Amino acid sequence: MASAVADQTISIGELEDFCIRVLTSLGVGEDDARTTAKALVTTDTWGVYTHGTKLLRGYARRLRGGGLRNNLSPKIADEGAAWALVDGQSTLGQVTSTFATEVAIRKARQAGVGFVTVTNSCHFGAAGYYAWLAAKAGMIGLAMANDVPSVAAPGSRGPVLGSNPIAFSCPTAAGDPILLDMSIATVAGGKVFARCKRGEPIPPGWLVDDAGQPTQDGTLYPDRASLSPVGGHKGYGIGLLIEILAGVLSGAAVTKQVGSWLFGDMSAPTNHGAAFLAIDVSAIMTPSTFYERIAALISEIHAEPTAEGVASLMLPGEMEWRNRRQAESKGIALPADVIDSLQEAASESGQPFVF
Ligand SMILES: NC(=O)c1ccc[n+]([C@@H]2O[C@H](COP(=O)([O-])OP(=O)(O)OC[C@H]3O[C@@H](n4cnc5c(N)ncnc54)[C@H](O)[C@@H]3O)[C@@H](O)[C@H]2O)c1
Ligand SMILES: O=C(O)C[C@H](O)C(=O)O
Repeated sequence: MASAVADQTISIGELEDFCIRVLTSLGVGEDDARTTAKALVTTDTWGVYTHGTKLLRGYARRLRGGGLRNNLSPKIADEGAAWALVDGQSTLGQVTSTFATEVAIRKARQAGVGFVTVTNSCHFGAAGYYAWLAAKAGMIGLAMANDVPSVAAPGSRGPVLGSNPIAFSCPTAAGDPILLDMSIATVAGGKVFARCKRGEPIPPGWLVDDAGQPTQDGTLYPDRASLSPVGGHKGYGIGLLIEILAGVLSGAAVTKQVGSWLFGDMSAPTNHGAAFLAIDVSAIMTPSTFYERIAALISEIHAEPTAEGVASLMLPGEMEWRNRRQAESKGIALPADVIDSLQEAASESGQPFVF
């Protein structure tokens, strides 16, 4: 039986294998199952448990319902020298987004930059995974997607935009890539669900109710409360940019037309949009000069004096890479809500999950 004992861990390989077994049992091809498993498990190793393997159960239900297709592949629908439009054909968002990122990297190698916008996708998990794939290829990567509305605009009574994740990653010569991975809300909606499930209070500033007033009642979300945009009008504005690049420009569904991947009709495609940008550093600057300049920037930030109780300023991604090393050496210590979700995915698909 699953428990939340902190020192109980599962290895990266075991968790990937479980995800692959569940997905292939639902007719997903071995390669696509592996691609999805890698994205989900990598996200868990970063400690971003809301957007890792916890999502498997919901994706499996949509595969079973037919809203996610297991017999099609993403394809390039149109392209130019430095851009492409990818049609995800309602396959798993992780498969489509990995494919689209690879196209962006290929274009960037030829043209210096590669911009790929995506239609007919589904929820893609953590944006950071795709930005990091570009950084692994020595490029600066950006990834973003729209989603079903859950975030208020300043002054609204209800959700206007999705929590529209956006991430960038920048390679460094010696250390870990910089990796900022965030929603445009104060926190992702998954964190509200996780806190409610654990019976923990919702901090101030996370939610507004359906009168547009601040609330800390997590049980109201998502039906009668919305997430607050991070930084008010600024988060809202960045969310709008993402909606334009990922939704409007791709031809995908926009705001209220985007389907919920988690709730509702499991036989309906969600038609999420996404967008990926890869910038080939070497096309613009000698890589050694770029890496020296990045190293100097990081050193300068790390050398800043800190407030009392703060050992050192962090770069985005630092915590996640620390978690990753821990997961590699000791295994992943999954939280109870993730284990519960995986147990359900296991029993619903008849695949054993031993934790
Ligand atoms: N697929 C979707 O539709 C969807 C929607 C929303 C969010 N998400 C995902 O949810 C995840 C969590 O989003 P979130 O908004 O809750 O993120 P968050 O508020 O936890 O912010 C995380 C980011 O902030 C950085 N960070 C945290 N503290 C820092 C510090 N002191 N100094 C420097 N950097 C620091 C982290 O390294 C990380 O990059 C992300 O992976 C996101 O992509 C996905
Ligand atoms: O669940 C969603 O569709 C939204 C997103 O993943 C979030 O956590 O905000």
